[in-house]
Amino acid sequence: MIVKSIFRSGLFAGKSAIVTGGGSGIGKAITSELLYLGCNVMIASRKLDRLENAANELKTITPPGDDQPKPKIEFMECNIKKEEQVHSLISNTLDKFGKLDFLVNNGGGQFYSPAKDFSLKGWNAVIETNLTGTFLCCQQAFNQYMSEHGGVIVNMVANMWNGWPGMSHSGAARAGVENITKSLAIEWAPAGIRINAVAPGSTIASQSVKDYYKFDIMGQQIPRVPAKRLGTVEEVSAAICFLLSPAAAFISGETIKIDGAQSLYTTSIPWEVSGRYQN
Ligand SMILES: CCC/C=C/C(=O)SCCNC(=O)CCNC(=O)[C@H](O)C(C)(C)COP(=O)([O-])OP(=O)([O-])OC[C@H]1O[C@@H](n2cnc3c(N)ncnc32)[C@H](O)[C@@H]1OP(=O)([O-])[O-]
Ligand SMILES: NC(=O)C1=CN([C@@H]2O[C@H](COP(=O)(O)OP(=O)(O)OC[C@H]3O[C@@H](n4cnc5c(N)ncnc54)[C@H](OP(=O)(O)O)[C@@H]3O)[C@@H](O)[C@H]2O)C=CC1
Repeated sequence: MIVKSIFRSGLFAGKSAIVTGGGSGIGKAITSELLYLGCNVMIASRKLDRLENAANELKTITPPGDDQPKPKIEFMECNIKKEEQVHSLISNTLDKFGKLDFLVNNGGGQFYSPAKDFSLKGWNAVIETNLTGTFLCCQQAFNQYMSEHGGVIVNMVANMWNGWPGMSHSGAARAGVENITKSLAIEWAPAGIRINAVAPGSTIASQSVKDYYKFDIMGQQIPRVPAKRLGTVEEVSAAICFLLSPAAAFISGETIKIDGAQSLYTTSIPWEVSGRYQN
């Protein structure tokens, strides 16, 4: 993975971050950029082999310049749906790095389904992953460290602004995350914490998405993006690094859309409402 950053070398030197879902797609791009900027990073998700491969690949990344300390990358298994695993993620990160400046709640996802076909188990899996999982990570980061030391949190939502037909479970969860982002921005401001969100359009060309959905879910959307191109994982990472950085020191409770104006222009889905698509 080629690291690109428009930010000043060493910007995050000596800082420490957790990136959930940091072993693939957008999360891997964020991890790369944070390492490049000098930040120690813990990546965490359910699949240990994926995390290990990513950590081996990314551990060679160093900030440019001879005077920059080499950042560390660590990984651990954590299902963000499980409170005890999230507790361990935060405490292990504190053991490894001694601090936690940044939390990037990138881990999440969903499956396509017409609303009429959801099982309760499937509905709950998506709500627990995206809404509850994100909340648990925020809560444990606050209770174990940030309440005393401050910090910056970035949550991941999606293009659910006009509803998300075929993904209504995820739309509900992401709308909940957007609202939690506002609530916590107010509640935790006195502790020196900023919390924001990013909303990628349904158009970020991440390899894992291409693998997960069995058709060209991304390519079909190009006509629906005013810029007539997909976004890149690096473009999401750049917005997240901006929100983590001092350049965003007075921004909190905000959600930045990263969608090339797709959400202003047209639908968030690459299928027709007739429901012909089957995953
Ligand atoms: C427009 C696109 C833009 C892209 C946006 C992105 O986010 S890109 C990012 C894209 N990347 C991702 O989204 C990757 C991450 N996503 C995931 O890992 C899963 O989609 C998850 C969110 C459900 C989490 O899973 P988990 O481990 O918490 O749960 P589990 O696996 O154990 O399943 C629990 C239950 O859910 C149900 N059910 C599950 N799948 C399907 C299905 N395909 N079909 C129907 N139903 C399905 C089923 O009921 C199952 O129970 P069962 O019948 O098996 O007893
Ligand atoms: N690509 C796009 O266009 C868009 C993406 N998004 C969101 O951005 C984020 C990253 O997506 P992207 O990189 O594209 O796709 P990926 O499928 O690569 O990313 C999802 C990541 O979340 C992790 N994850 C999923 N469930 C859990 C869980 N229960 N506990 C811990 N980690 C979990 C996965 O790791 P593992 O399987 O090892 O657990 C994986 O690394 C997701 O939240 C996605 O929904 C939002 C809008 C659009």
